[in-house]
Parts: sequence; structure tokens; C-alpha cells
Amino acid sequence: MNQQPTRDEIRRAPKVLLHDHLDGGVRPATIIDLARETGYDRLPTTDVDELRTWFREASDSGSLERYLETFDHTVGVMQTREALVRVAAECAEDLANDGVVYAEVRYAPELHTSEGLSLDEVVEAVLEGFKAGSAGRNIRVGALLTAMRHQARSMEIAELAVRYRDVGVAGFDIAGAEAGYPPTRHLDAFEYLQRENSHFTIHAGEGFGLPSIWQAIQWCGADRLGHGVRIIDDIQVASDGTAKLGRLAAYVRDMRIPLEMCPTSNLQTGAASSLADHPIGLLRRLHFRVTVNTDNRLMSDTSVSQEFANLVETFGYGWDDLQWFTVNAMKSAFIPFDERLALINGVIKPGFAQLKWQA
Ligand SMILES: O=c1[nH]cnc2c1ncn2[C@@H]1O[C@H](CO)[C@@H](O)[C@H]1O
Ligand SMILES: [Zn+2]
Repeated sequence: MNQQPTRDEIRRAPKVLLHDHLDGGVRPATIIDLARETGYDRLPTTDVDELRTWFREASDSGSLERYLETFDHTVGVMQTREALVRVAAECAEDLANDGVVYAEVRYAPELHTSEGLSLDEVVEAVLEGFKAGSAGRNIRVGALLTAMRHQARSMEIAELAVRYRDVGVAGFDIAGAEAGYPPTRHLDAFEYLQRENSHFTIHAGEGFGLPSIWQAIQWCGADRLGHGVRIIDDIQVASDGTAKLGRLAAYVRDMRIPLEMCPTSNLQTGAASSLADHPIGLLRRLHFRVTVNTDNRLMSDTSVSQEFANLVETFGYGWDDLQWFTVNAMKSAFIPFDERLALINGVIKPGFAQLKWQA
């Protein structure tokens, strides 16, 4: 039982994913097919392997702004109903094949209307795809609707999220370049969601520091933080390893605010310098509510299993750590409490128990 989980065992473990972008997880072969079908002619290459490598390398820019430029190509081919249904169905399939049993996948409806789809049509196409891709597989996939933080459509998107909340939309998010676009720009949308008893997460503390996290929580009322890595700027570690938390870091830990951490993505955007130095190690040790996520499986050429395997290799984590991350994620999901509990007790704990017993 002291053995480290192997890659194959990690893949078989029941996993939970809270932070994954639909337009950041398209299969390279599908991008090429859709580009041909829809007449999109700006792809850097039409060779599948070269395209896979291109995304990974172009995303290794060390800057969030440049990292986000690669999305032009995925968003560019996701402008029709058929394309959205296909991408969403394949997303559910790929996650199920990776052993993910519950996922909240996000995307920005406003980015998919350039060929004439309405926001409602976009949402309906993606929900249809998730349903088709999940059918007969051991996975449940919900959507989070993202508003782009440099645009001014967050209220409309928040209303959309509330309108579709009983049919597969689990919540709301804001994403895009963080520096210069504080979350309070969208305060009206967040206040509306709170009045509607709705759920939302905010990308904060990735491309900008503590003020962004503070606003997300104390002004906007975010239920979870997308990334949140910069919370370590409010923690001092002494030479003997003892940590002193500032008031914001203490609030985040005391209130059990979930951190949707995405290690590989953070290395690519420069939010962390190496996995060994990634704040996840300290935050896990201090018992923040850490969860492990992919962010963009295409740009990072990753999966939840891959992220777990990297952490096992770097930090020496064992089954108990992987189960802890998974239960943290399930507790932090935006579906009702009884449904979360049923997944924890009926799927996650028995699944991990079996793997631990076999190990
Ligand atoms: O890590 C990230 N930080 C901020 N924005 C992101 C990140 N990954 C993706 N997006 C943005 O979210 C949009 C909707 O899915 C994507 O088009 C991309 O612009
Ligand atoms: Zn993200």
C-alpha cells in the first residue's frame, strides 16, 4: 500500500474536474475536420500531430495574454450548431475515457455567435453534445457559462446561466486577460446571480495578484476561485517551514473557498516557475481546499490523470492525497448537496478503496 499510484491506476480512479474550457480541449483531428467543413483557412498546419505540438508550444509563452491567442483557432471552428454538438460530445467522451466521473466544463457563449447562432442556440447545442457524449458512459457533465472579462456582456450571460440552470448549466464564470480587467467591472452580473441564489466562480490570482482575489471574494462573492495561485503572496513561510497567513489567505482557508488549481497551465502562462515550486504543494500542506484541474487539455496536452501523475512524481503524493483532491472537488461542485454526497459515497470512495486495496 506504500506504492505510488501508477499512471494506469490513476486513469482508472474516479476523478472530478471543475475547471476545463470546452474551447481549450478540442481534439486536434476535429479542429482540422471542422476547419475543412466550415471553410476556416487560418490554421497553422493541417497535420494532426503538428497541430497538437503547435498548440502546446504556442501556449508555452510565459504570458496569459499570448496563451489566450491560441484560442482564435478553436473558437474559429466552433461557430455552427453541428460543430458545437460534436466538440461537446467528444469532450464528454474524452473525459469519461480518462476516468472523470463528474465534470463542469466552461465556455463563453458570446464567442460562438459570429456565424449567426444566438446565445440560446449555442447553449442548447453544447448541452445536446454533453448529453450525447455522456450517454452510456460513467460520467456526468454540466456546463459553466463564461463571460469574457474585457467585454461588457456579463449580465446577459449571467441571465442565460440562470435561464438554463435546471437543464444542465451549473453556474457562471468570467475569464480572459486578468490584468486591467478587475472582477468588479462585472459587479452587476455577480449581484444578480447572488439574488438568484445561483453559483459562480471567477478566474482570479492567475495573471494578477491579491487585489484580484480579494475583489472576487469580498466584492463579487465568488463561490470558488479559478486558479487562485497568487494567494501565496499572502502567506509567509519561515525557515523552519511554519507558515503565517495574512487576513485574505486566512479567510480563503477558513471559509473553505475552493481553489481550482491547474498546474500545467500555470507553468505555461508563467503563473508558476516549476511544478516543484508551484503553490499547490504549500497550499495542500496547509489544508486549503485545493482541487486539481486541466484548464485547457489541448493547450497543455494534458488530462486530469496526467496532472495527478505529475503531482505524484513531483510531490510523492499517494492514494490518500489523490482521494483528498477528488473529494475536495466533489464537495465544491455546483450541483445540489445530496447529489454530491451520492457521488462521494457511491462512486468516489468505493472506487478509491478498490484501487488502494489492489495496490
Ligand atoms: O487560464 C485561463 N485564464 C483566463 N482565461 C482563460 C483561460 N483559459 C481559457 N481562457 C479563456 O476562456 C475562454 C472561454 O473558454 C477561452 O476562449 C479563453 O479566452
Ligand atoms: Zn481557465
